[in-house]
Amino acid sequence: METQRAGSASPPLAAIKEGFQQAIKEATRKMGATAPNPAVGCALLDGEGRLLAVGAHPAAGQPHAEVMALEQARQKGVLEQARTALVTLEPCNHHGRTPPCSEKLKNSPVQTVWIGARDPNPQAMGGAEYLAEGASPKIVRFLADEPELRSLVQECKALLAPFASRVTRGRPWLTVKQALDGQGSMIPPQGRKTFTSPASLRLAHQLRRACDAVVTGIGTVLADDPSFTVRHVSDHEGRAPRPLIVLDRQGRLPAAWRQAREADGFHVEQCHDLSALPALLGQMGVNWCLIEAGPALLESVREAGLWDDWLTIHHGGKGGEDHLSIILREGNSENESPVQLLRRYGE
Ligand SMILES: NC(=O)C1=CN([C@@H]2O[C@H](COP(=O)(O)OP(=O)(O)OC[C@H]3O[C@@H](n4cnc5c(N)ncnc54)[C@H](OP(=O)(O)O)[C@@H]3O)[C@@H](O)[C@H]2O)C=CC1
Ligand SMILES: Nc1c(N[C@@H]2O[C@H](COP(=O)(O)O)[C@@H](O)[C@H]2O)[nH]c(=O)[nH]c1=O
Ligand SMILES: [Zn+2]
Repeated sequence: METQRAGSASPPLAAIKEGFQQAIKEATRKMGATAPNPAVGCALLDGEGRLLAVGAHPAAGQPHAEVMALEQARQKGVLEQARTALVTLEPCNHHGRTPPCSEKLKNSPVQTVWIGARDPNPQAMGGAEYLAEGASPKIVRFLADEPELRSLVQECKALLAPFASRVTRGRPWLTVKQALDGQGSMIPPQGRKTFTSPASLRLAHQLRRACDAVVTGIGTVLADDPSFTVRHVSDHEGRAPRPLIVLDRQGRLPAAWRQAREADGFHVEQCHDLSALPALLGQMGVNWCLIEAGPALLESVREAGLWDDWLTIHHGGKGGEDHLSIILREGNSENESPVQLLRRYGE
């Protein structure tokens, strides 16, 4: 679709890369606040490639990333200088909760739109074609067509993976987080609930914040009286109650635990059937789900293949630092996990 017009010099690739990184970072920090919508970022550059504005979609029903960035540029008085828009996701092309971003970009001074990933949502796709065709066409470029920017394609895909999973498979992206001590055991020392380093606990809480739901097992609830709160990082302000699902086949969930979690802002649900869980979460609009459970449920999850990436935190390594490994269930090693994005860009 690339249509390079005479006289429309493109900013250097280094500026495109830097702008995209800013957009991906902003969007990564909104993960966990946007469901059922995806986390999306947008950066605007001037003709020389200078960064003018960076926006991210804050929450469903609120403006999309493109509108956030255009509005930010307008408020700074630099909108007329905008020539290039870098969007992590193809601009939407439909009237959903908000008007189409493809139209907003068409009516802006932007000449070139770079797209990180195609929209997997059939209702919203087609923004690229709309921008490139018809009246006042824009130059539309895809990151994937630029070999030097391949790593950014992986980041945009990882950013989109939770939403893409729900839209295309009807179930969320499922991330398992498992902590192991030096002996390979998951069981904390007597009187403790966790044993990993402060940095690992921070990552665990970044994950809770970025996910739209948490799943655990009744064994963990009875053993630990866990809180599952986001305490080591600040949580998204004003977000709706986060679903907290407990796999519990015999109805052993203590009423007091449920009440305490609901008082903490969770929406607690019991689930009897692990195989029904993914669709249930999909129907709840959950894009990304964190599984924090003990060895029994994790064994069931592994057997059923109900996971997309698996974060293992090995505690007690050399130098006192934890060692982390992230495995993707499907896809090749070039692909990125959303967990890696959080490690790189999370706050
Ligand atoms: N290191 C770490 O990362 C973590 C460690 N832990 C530790 O793990 C320990 C608890 O482990 P564990 O007892 O294994 O607890 P789990 O959290 O794994 O819960 C186990 C329960 O999950 C339910 N379950 C398992 N498989 C299925 C299935 N296929 N369908 C429906 N329900 C299912 C069963 O409920 P039912 O009995 O009703 O059949 C089972 O008793 C604690 O000491 C805790 O501290 C916990 C979380 C993380
Ligand atoms: N042991 C262990 C984890 N375990 C998980 O954290 C839960 C406790 O959460 P909270 O009540 O919020 O402190 C616990 O019940 C289990 O689900 N997590 C980790 O990051 N590292 C650890 O070493
Ligand atoms: Zn949009």
